[in-house]
Amino acid sequence: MKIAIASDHVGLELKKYIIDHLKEKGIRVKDFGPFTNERVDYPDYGLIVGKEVVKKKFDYGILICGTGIGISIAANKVPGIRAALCSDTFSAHATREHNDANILALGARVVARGLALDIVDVFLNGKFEGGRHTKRIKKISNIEEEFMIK
Ligand SMILES: O=C(CO)[C@H](O)[C@H](O)COP(=O)(O)O
Repeated sequence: MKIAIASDHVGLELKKYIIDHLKEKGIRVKDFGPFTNERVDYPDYGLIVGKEVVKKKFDYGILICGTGIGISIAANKVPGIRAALCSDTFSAHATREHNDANILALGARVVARGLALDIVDVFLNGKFEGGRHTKRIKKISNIEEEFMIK
């Protein structure tokens, strides 16, 4: 499994913690920055990881900002991205099973480190159920197509 990860300045420390955790589990992870705690703009990093995931260069993305909200909003602007902001393991599980989420977003100012790792593990182990959920994912793609500039 290959993971693309990025954050903003607020998410930097939690990102490093998650990277160490993933590496310990033998999961390949590429950090798309930032690499210092200088203040940055979260949309830049949501876009980078969104593009990498949609091009299928990685299986999943992980994005972290202060709340997880801004960076998930940005990533969700990339057609084909379904970024899910999760603060609990139930949602992390459900968003893989029902929404086939391809990016997990976390709020570094919201979730404690231990919980964040549990959320990451549950998300990465989750499997899309298909069935009735497939046509709903298709309906999300249809919305993207409706607003695509031709
Ligand atoms: O949570 C965030 C976006 O949703 C950002 O991390 C937050 O807005 C950054 O704020 P600041 O520049 O004041 O550190």
